[in-house]
Amino acid sequence: MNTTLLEQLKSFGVVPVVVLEHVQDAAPLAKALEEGGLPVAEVTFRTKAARESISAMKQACPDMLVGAGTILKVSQVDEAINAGAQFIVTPAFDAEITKYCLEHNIPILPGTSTPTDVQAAYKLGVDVVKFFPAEQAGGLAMIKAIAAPYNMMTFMPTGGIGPKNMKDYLAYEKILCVGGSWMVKKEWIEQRDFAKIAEETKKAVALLKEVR
Ligand SMILES: O=C(O)C(=O)C[C@H](O)[C@H](O)COP(=O)(O)O
Repeated sequence: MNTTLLEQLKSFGVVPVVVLEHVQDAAPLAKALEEGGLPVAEVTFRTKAARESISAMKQACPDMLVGAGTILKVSQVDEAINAGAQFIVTPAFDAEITKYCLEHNIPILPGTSTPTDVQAAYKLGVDVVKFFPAEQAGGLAMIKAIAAPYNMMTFMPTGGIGPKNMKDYLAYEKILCVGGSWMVKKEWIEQRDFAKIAEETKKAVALLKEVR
């Protein structure tokens, strides 16, 4: 992955994983994350609003780093990039999507949860992977065990991470950053409580500063 993006993800430390049902929530959400001190998001392609939400976030906050998550098909890579996404994240390891991104110089964090997945990513020349679902797939202990043979890899664990365990993950040198939805909870988006999102984001940043 290119060094600028790597450095950005490392310096943010936490990547908010966002599910947006309505495009009109995208700009205020981006502003809330920026206000909270985390100008970065992985916008999941779980909803129809994902593509337009990426555009709206980039328009509202041009300096924000916006990636696309839950990419399940090659066609969605183009949709996401055309909308302004700066990186691609997949929940599972998919060789076709990964190859496509590498061939087109599109930064990708492919999903992994086992040594088999990590080996497949390594074979294609990837050195940063998502580890999902992190807590359910063995957590930090599993990542440490995998990182022993795969010591060239860095990880973005996501799934079950929150204020209670984020510092443990971030203290380990092979963790580039963690992903999570705890500061962008569905109900706060539904209630359009963007002040709450900014506040919870600030708390995440404060915790981050205790370890990084
Ligand atoms: O949608 C995807 O592509 C995913 O990989 C799932 C998300 O990364 C997790 O749902 C975030 O996990 P939580 O922080 O536990 O909510």
